[in-house]
Amino acid sequence: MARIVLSSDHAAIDLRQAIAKHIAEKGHEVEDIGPDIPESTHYPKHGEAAARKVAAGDCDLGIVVCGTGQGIMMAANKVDGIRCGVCQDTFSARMIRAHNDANMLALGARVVGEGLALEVVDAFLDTPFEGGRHATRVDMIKAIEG
Ligand SMILES: O=C(CO)[C@H](O)[C@H](O)COP(=O)(O)O
Repeated sequence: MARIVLSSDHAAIDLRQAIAKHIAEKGHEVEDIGPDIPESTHYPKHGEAAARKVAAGDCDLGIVVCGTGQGIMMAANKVDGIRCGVCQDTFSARMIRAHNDANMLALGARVVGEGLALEVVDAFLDTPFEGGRHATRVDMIKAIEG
């Protein structure tokens, strides 16, 4: 079981909380860093906060949610050591783990419904990194970091 940090902006509080409940029921350790108040906020700070916990090793994986998933993914990927992808389908969610060794998943609460989002989360969490030739390529991504 993994330690998983969750964050979102105001557009995705309900979906984030549904994901938190779902993955806790699967037995994962959940650190939900909010926000819980539905007033307008700024996705970069929430993406960065979750990413820093993963990069520091405080959490194994992170799941971040905003309206589209795109902005919070961009913010998370600015933190060294983070490989975060937006997924709106289960195939992509499996592949970002299997081939890209992604350590964060981004979702768009205004794009996918809760049912699909939870299946995407399961696909992400249940898929291991394949290594091999993919490790060479992930190492090349890491080498781009400053
Ligand atoms: O998807 C997002 C970023 O990629 C945000 O959730 C979205 O931009 C927020 O918009 P608004 O302030 O109009 O609710």
